[in-house]
Amino acid sequence: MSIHLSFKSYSLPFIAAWQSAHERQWQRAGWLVRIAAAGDCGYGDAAPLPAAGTEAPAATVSRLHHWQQRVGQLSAVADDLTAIYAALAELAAAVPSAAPAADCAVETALLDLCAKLRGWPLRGWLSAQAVEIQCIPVNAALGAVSKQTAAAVTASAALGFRVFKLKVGIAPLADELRWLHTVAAALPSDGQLRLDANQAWDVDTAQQAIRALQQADLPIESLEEPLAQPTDAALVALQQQCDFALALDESLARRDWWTAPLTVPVRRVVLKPSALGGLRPTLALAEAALAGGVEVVVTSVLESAAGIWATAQVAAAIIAEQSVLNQTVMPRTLAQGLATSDWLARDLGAAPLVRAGYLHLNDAPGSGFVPHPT
Ligand SMILES: O=C(O)CCC(=O)C1=CC=C[C@@H](O)[C@@H]1C(=O)O
Ligand SMILES: [Mg+2]
Repeated sequence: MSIHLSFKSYSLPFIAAWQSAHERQWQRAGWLVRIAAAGDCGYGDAAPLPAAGTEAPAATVSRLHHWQQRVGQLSAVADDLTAIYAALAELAAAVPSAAPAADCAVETALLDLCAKLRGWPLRGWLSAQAVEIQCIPVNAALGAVSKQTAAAVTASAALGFRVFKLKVGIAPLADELRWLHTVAAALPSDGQLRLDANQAWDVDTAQQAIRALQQADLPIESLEEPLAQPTDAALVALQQQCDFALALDESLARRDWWTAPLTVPVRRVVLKPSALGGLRPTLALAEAALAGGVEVVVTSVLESAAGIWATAQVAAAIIAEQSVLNQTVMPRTLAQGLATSDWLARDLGAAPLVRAGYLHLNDAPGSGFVPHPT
């Protein structure tokens, strides 16, 4: 027997341009990683998105070549399981990774394979209690606030979503505030807005935005990455002015979160396994954040179903840990940013089902991802 790692590029069109303050994209490109051993195989998604804190695609592909060679070397001198565990140990030692999207894909494929060989759902490999978690509350990912209509928001609410994520920081603030009022008027009575400025604003604009949102009493659940220069001092001051949570997302990748104790100047962190080097580093960072009373939300990087299944598995593990660790700090489970598969016009396999505002996992061994026949 031997272990074989292969990867195949994919390019999946979006149904409409995905726009943030950082970028505007019409398609999602990446590599589907497959690791075959011991009569089974595991899959991972290498989906670099530099704006979200990953490496550039050229670095992803060169890192995948590295792992292809390394897995071959390991399997030449050990039995399959020993070689798989050795590769997982090398991945763990590589954190913080210089190519987190590639490392995430290889780790995911190995964990998917290990879980399948044991007959466990992948989340059970990450946390024993997580097997119980079958449903994960998710937010609607609506896109840029400028593109919303009352009808679209009503339709999304009718699907069961209660948290609606919007991109801001793209158009002038006065226009975006006007559009936010229109969206808010179309929300169900218990609906909330999750905003993401993707580092668009200077401190003055961010303060102005927060003041206007609070004065208008809009139902803001949180605001991700308000500042172009996200210094701790500026973020602490801004969070003090806010009734709602501010969140770190893409700026997290540039923090020394692995060797130093985790200090977070805002109430929430948004974790993306592709930007953090894998599912286990994401779980470790989540545990450190939760232990410090920081809220945790896991989101996709708009990757294929191979990545969404795996990201949902680690989100379930974090939710399970959270209820054990931190019941009082985290009284309710926050909506996770995993409902992005509908942005893709086609996919590499069936994405997890999203119904009534929840993503549904199953008990199938592994991540749950099954590729479409090619
Ligand atoms: O959080 C969600 O609901 C979906 C994911 C999402 O919004 C993002 C994924 C990847 C890059 C960004 O455009 C954006 C984000 O910054 O959170
Ligand atoms: Mg974000």
